[in-house]
Amino acid sequence: MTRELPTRVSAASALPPSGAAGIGFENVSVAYGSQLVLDSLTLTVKPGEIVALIGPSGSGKTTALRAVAGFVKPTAGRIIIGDRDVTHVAPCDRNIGMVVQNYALFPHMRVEDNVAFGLRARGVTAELISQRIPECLRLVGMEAYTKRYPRELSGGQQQRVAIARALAIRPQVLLLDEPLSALDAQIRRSMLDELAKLHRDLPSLTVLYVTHDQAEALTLANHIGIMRDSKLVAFGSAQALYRNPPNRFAAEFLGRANILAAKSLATIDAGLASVQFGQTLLRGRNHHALPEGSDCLVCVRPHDLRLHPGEACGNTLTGVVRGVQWQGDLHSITLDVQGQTLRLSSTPLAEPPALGASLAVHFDPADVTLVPESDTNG
Ligand SMILES: Nc1ncnc2c1ncn2[C@@H]1O[C@H](COP(=O)(O)OP(=O)(O)OP(=O)(O)O)[C@@H](O)[C@H]1O
Repeated sequence: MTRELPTRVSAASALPPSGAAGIGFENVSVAYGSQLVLDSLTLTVKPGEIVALIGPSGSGKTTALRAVAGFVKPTAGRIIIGDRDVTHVAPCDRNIGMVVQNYALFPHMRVEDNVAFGLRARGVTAELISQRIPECLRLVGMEAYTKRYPRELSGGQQQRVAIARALAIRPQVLLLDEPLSALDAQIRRSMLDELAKLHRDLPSLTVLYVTHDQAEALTLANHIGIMRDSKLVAFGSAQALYRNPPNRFAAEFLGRANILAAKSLATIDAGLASVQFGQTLLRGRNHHALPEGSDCLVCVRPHDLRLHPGEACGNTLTGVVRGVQWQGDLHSITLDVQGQTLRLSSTPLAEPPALGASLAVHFDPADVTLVPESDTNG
């Protein structure tokens, strides 16, 4: 197929979805046979927002995405796109684009025909198709590859074409299911930058992004939902969830926080409280307004632990060094503190501590979040 490139259209004006539309899950449940795999999911993705769903394998992330796409039918609840209840609408009438992990390009079609596929299926005119193909490919930096077959492209390039194909129909909603997980680490990082740029070019595109990778979620998403055992156990802005995880699971899954079990919360002031960890009194932010006297978890990130407690500190703990790993740009040190494990990340140390040595660490109360003991709060 030959065509002339249209006069250049800016990326932003080329492909805005036809009116921004959010996504709403209202008490959505999905079961396969007798197995409930999505349990009363309620979640809102605002128009133009990127929401990442993260969680362990089998927790129900893809099922949630497929419910939006219309590939699985909820056993209860409603799916809303924009102001439409699409629960019973056919997938092709939902105005969504979807990209999955393994590219799923048609191998016998050139790039241009892959991108045109959804448009042809909708009976779009040849003229409009010939305009849309380069627009979409330009958005993902692939305009020079129209004549290639998928086998003539790298994995990252194939995934860019898959994104262009999903965008060609001008969807209001883009569903991304582990789109980067088949790529190697370096390509993944550059694709992440490109996805962020794509969203800047198409700010009204609403994106639901499923991933195992918390770094992808933190980098891209406005809000993050954490799934566990078919349930949403935490939801919030990326920063808020990271700084104030609502439960142990969220704290450990997003950023691998240290968690210490403590007792007897006592209010100090200005949102601070003290708790008893063994014989040691620790202070932290009582962000979740946990009640006086309650047992709770002390959550502190590995990079917020400091060596050299001689500095004005606050909370100091002494433990026995159980592991020292040099990872290039940091040292990761594992300590046993009163039978619990504490991980510390530090800039590379000229003289790392020896295994079995006693080591004191401290952390600022402002870097500690007190988290409820219950795992399901969220
Ligand atoms: N077509 C199906 N038939 C039966 N069970 C299914 C089907 N698809 C998924 N499941 C089950 O539903 C549960 C949730 O699967 P889902 O793919 O949503 O999880 P996930 O969080 O996306 O996992 P992963 O990160 O491994 O992709 C799993 O226990 C899975 O085995």
